[in-house]
Amino acid sequence: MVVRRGRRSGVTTMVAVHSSTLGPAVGGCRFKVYPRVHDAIDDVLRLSAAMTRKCAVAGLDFGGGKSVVALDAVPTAEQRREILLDHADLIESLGGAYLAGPDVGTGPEDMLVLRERTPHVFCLPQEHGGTGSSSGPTAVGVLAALRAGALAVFGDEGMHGRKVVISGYGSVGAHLATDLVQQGAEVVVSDVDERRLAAAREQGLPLVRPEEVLGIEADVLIPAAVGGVFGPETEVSAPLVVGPANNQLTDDTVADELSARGVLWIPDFVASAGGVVYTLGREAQNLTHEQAIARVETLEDTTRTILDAASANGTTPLAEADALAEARLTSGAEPRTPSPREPRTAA
Ligand SMILES: NC(=O)c1ccc[n+]([C@@H]2O[C@H](COP(=O)([O-])OP(=O)(O)OC[C@H]3O[C@@H](n4cnc5c(N)ncnc54)[C@H](O)[C@@H]3O)[C@@H](O)[C@H]2O)c1
Repeated sequence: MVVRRGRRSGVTTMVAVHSSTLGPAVGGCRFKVYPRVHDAIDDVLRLSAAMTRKCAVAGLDFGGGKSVVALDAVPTAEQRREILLDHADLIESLGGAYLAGPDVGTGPEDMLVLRERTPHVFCLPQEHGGTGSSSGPTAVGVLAALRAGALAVFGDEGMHGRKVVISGYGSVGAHLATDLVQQGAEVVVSDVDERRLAAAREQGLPLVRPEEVLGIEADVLIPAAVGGVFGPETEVSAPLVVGPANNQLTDDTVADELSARGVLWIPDFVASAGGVVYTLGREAQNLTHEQAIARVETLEDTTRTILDAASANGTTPLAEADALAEARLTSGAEPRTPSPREPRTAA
């Protein structure tokens, strides 16, 4: 891990490379206000470890990394650019060991700024040769994992007539809501941002307050907002939990407690892998849109394999997903490392 104070901005930014066993480390760049730099360090370490598991389980030849811009206040537009250029210098100094994409607080336009100083960036805007926002493919992956989960819990993967609560009506949450409504689900959403609530109202979606999300009677709960949602004492009403938010559990033992209470929790690093599978498929492996989406859809089979193993072995999906990741990381297979290449114009 490298932590550096930017020479232009004076802001501390950091990169963690958790694993390069399967290939160069990939992960998003988080741009966020933290109470203390130590909180940012905790975040970058935990998130980079989650990326290792995500890439390994999804069959990607990439390792886990993450970068964080540890803000103490929201910057102006000019400061933001200087901070990003400083951060790009840090990424460049690692010589390709870490490839950055968007994460909470950053988007494809910010990747364009990073690109001014380093080629080790993905998810540029489509008009600049990248694949842009990965939230659509991430939602496709969540829906694939949801089908496997629904089959396990309800004996039927169909969502027609099922009540689904989506916590976080952001980019991924909105994609999920639209798709699930189309499938005939009764979708209820929650958010803390008034603008997002207004957008949900415009779509005719019923709203629920954030503090009610866990207790509401529903078939499925989709955490699509922030991490750390489930702790040792958290009661969850829905029998199936699957969503894109990273690091949903306060620690791994919570998976056992959820399981003991009859809640099927699909590991976040499995359910949220669609974005990275799609983006790297397109940008590093030259897949077409259709081929990359087909690869995202295979997360349904991966999830089913994990759930079947958990059921057969009397373990949790987290234990089985970890075992799958570990098997890949220790298989000794020569990683097929696709070299990062110049972005090309998306079809
Ligand atoms: N976008 C992707 O491709 C992708 C990929 C993997 C993982 N994820 C993770 O999935 C989650 C959602 O991603 P996104 O791109 O939609 O982010 P986003 O920022 O667009 O949306 C998150 C939404 O959650 C809301 N929110 C914040 N705190 C909340 C709370 N306590 N209760 C309810 N709502 C709350 C925010 O107001 C926002 O509207 C994030 O945790 C992200 O790290 C996203």
